[in-house]
Amino acid sequence: MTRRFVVTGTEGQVVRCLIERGGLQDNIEIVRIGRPQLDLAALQTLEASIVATKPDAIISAAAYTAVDRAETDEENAFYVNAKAVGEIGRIGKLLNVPIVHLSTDYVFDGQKTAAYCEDDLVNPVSVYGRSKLEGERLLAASGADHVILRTAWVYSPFGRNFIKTMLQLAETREQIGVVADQTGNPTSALDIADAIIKVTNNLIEFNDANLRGIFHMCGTGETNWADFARQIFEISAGYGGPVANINSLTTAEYPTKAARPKNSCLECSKLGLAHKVVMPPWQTSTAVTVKRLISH
Ligand SMILES: NC(=O)C1=CN([C@@H]2O[C@H](COP(=O)(O)OP(=O)(O)OC[C@H]3O[C@@H](n4cnc5c(N)ncnc54)[C@H](OP(=O)(O)O)[C@@H]3O)[C@@H](O)[C@H]2O)C=CC1
Ligand SMILES: Cc1cn([C@H]2C[C@H](O)[C@@H](COP(=O)(O)OP(=O)(O)O[C@H]3O[C@@H](C)C(=O)[C@@H](O)[C@H]3O)O2)c(=O)[nH]c1=O
Ligand SMILES: [Mg+2]
Repeated sequence: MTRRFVVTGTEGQVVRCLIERGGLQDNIEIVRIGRPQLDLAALQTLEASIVATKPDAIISAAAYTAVDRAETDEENAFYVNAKAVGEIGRIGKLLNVPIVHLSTDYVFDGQKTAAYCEDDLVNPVSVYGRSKLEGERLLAASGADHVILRTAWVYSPFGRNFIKTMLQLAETREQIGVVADQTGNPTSALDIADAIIKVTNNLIEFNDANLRGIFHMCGTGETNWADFARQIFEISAGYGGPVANINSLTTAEYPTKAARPKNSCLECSKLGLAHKVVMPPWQTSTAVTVKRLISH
């Protein structure tokens, strides 16, 4: 029997990738719902829009993701990333279906020198990070059957992301300054989509507490934003795409409204052990997305 996974949002990176990857599988159907039917900024729209789709599982992928804008738009960021997630939890419990929710590496302050584990102390340094953390807490408190997947530095052929920004800047610039003192794990939304499908099926099939709770889920391997940019242009050059030289900057030399963690690498072995999901190396998946963006 076909399982219907209902995902929040319509054009987001993870939504678009779920539509693409879900379409390759016979036994699942991905249904996306977004504004105006489902508006996370309007709590009263959530129950009717989700119930109407008759989901077998809910994938909570929509969020307020503008990290800098959130600093001066705190109320909206918390409503969308926290309050609405608690309401999705209530609806999942009401319908008795599992929820797979996405969260972020920005729940950490970045002071740790090694990769963060799921039970490491959280201490977000931005409004976005605090709002996503509150979403995690409200979902857990709802009592719904759920998984929280913390991912990071997401890119894809769709929407807005760092790879697209770099390729666009290179159309008009020879030099780009990029911070080299923030370390993390670039993650392809195509890989996220494959992983979400696996994890969601596991929740439906197995009533096992070890499959529930918080999991870290990032591309394998770590880098900093400057080296990530260099890798993007190395691949782009190979396909005759745009190229630029990357100048390494310190965070102090590239001021932004929101603070970002210095180190937000996530340790992802818990996901491998419980859900048998191992994410590809970030370089391999970066090549896939750069290639698709260039051959457009
Ligand atoms: N991007 C990243 O680098 C990272 C993302 N994450 C998390 O992963 C998840 C997916 O991120 P990603 O796919 O990159 O997101 P995008 O920024 O690509 O897209 C955001 C999505 O949220 C939807 N959305 C925003 N506001 C509302 C609203 N009020 N009502 C309904 N839908 C809304 C958008 O809807 P529409 O399509 O209709 O415009 C869109 O589908 C999010 O939870 C995010 O916090 C975690 C770590 C890193
Ligand atoms: C465009 C640009 C960015 N930067 C820096 C700013 C920042 O520190 C880093 C990345 O910039 P971005 O604006 O792409 O990234 P940012 O908005 O911080 O991305 C984050 O988004 C949210 C949703 C998450 O959950 C995080 O995991 C993370 O992916 O690169 C430069 O140094 N030079 C540049 O030209
Ligand atoms: Mg999305």
